[in-house]
Amino acid sequence: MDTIAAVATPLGTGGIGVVRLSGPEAAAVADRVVRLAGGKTVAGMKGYTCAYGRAGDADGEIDEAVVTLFRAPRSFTGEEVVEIAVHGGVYLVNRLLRACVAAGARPALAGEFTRRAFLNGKLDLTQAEAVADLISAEGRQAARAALSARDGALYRRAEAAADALTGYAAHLAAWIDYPEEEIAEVDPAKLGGGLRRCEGDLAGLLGTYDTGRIIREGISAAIVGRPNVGKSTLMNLLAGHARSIVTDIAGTTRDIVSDTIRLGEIVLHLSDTAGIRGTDDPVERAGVDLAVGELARAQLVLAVFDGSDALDENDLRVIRCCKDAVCIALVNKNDLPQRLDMEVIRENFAHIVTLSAKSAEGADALKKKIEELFLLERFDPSAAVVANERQRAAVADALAEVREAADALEAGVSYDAVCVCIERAVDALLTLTGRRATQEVVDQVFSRFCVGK
Ligand SMILES: Nc1nc2c(c(=O)[nH]1)N(C=O)[C@@H](CNc1ccc(C(=O)N[C@@H](CCC(=O)O)C(=O)O)cc1)CN2
Ligand SMILES: Nc1nc2c(ncn2[C@@H]2O[C@H](COP(=O)(O)OP(=O)(O)OP(=O)(O)O)[C@@H](O)[C@H]2O)c(=O)[nH]1
Ligand SMILES: [Mg+2]
Repeated sequence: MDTIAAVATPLGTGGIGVVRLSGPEAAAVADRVVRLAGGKTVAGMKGYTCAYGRAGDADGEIDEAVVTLFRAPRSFTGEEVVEIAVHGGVYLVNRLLRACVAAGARPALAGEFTRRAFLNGKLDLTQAEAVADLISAEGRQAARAALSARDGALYRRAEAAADALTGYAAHLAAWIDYPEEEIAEVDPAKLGGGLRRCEGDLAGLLGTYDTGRIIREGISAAIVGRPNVGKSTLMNLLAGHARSIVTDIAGTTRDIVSDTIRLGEIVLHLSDTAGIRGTDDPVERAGVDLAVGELARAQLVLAVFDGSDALDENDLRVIRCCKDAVCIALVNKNDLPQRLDMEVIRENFAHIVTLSAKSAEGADALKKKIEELFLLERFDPSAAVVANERQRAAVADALAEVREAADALEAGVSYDAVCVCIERAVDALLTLTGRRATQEVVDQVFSRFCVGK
């Protein structure tokens, strides 16, 4: 492996900017770029120490610098790693990188540091993916879940399942291949129990995917309802500023107004929509069409009703549109005398919150309801979470094979066939961790990374 170099900090103005080197020549390259104070050399430094010096190139001095050394294998990549920190200016950092390249390093490819950590056995594929998830995390739970994965929560679950399954497969194979040897007889009840336990474990793991996704990516939520019920007022309340125009004229909102907000632990991608009603105005009708489309696409629909008014045919149309959606009925304007027929709302919606978008009363109840609906309260960010589509597919494959093995065993199908299923399940789990992943899988994982990571 050659020695690679990249800017490790964002390219912009900051307190410091860091160029990271990894590979057998890292210290030697650094010694060509930085002159340490007191005649010391980077090659002579102890691992996990830093030293002060001046960085320069053929044109002269670049900046003062601090050099940090990590000796192989005790580094992020498992190789010799040197970090050179200068003041965080775009010009300085770029020139420092050029100096390192002139001194013998090769510019790193996207994700190459983490790829090397994977190739050197410092982390498995799920941990490498967690590094990318840590960087892109936008909230406490997302970051916490990524850190658990970085620490190996998913890796350990996958390995434990693969180990158990490998044990079963080995026993079956030995029993099939060497019947005359003294191999303990396969006990179908015991094996079946083990396979079913493993099936339950993998099914549980697969179930973490949806919640994990909501935590990472947030929920798309459409605010719908007939005109004038207070949709835009609610939008502004949730957004915390005057995002949408509010007037007492029915048909105020036409285009979809979007904003991303944080409601406690949940990120909501909100869209405020035009009031749904029959209308001859072509502009308003276009808005109504957009609203109905948004309603159908959203993961969560907030259906707003005016509690101070009786239901009309437009409300009934909204109710019809909500039939197949995950929906919360919001009975708004509860600061006014109530005239809404709650019986109809109760018949049509499993989740109802009454509130006043104008006075903010009931906003907490709405937040609670959304958390409850998306099971976020029960989410344990320190547990293993299936964090992306690649992982989900691998766990689903493993689960299907284990289920098939258990079913085959119960149906009295040959041990050969059972063994094949178990081995396929093990394969899927080893693809998950990368212990037996194809080059394409590995490439796909690291294609998500930026240069310098
Ligand atoms: N300055 C700096 N900070 C950083 C990183 C970095 O590369 N440089 N990281 C970059 O991602 C993260 C930390 N990741 C790291 C992971 C492992 C090792 C490491 O040296 N591991 C050794 C020793 C572990 C130990 O003493 O227990 C090892 O695994 O043997 C270092 C950083 C976040 N902070
Ligand atoms: N008293 C009271 N008035 C409210 C409440 N929420 C909204 N309003 C009023 O209701 C009127 C309509 O509010 P908007 O938020 O514009 O209603 P909308 O549903 O967005 O209306 P369209 O965009 O026309 O579909 C405004 O005069 C608001 O001030 C509430 O909770 N209580
Ligand atoms: Mg509006």
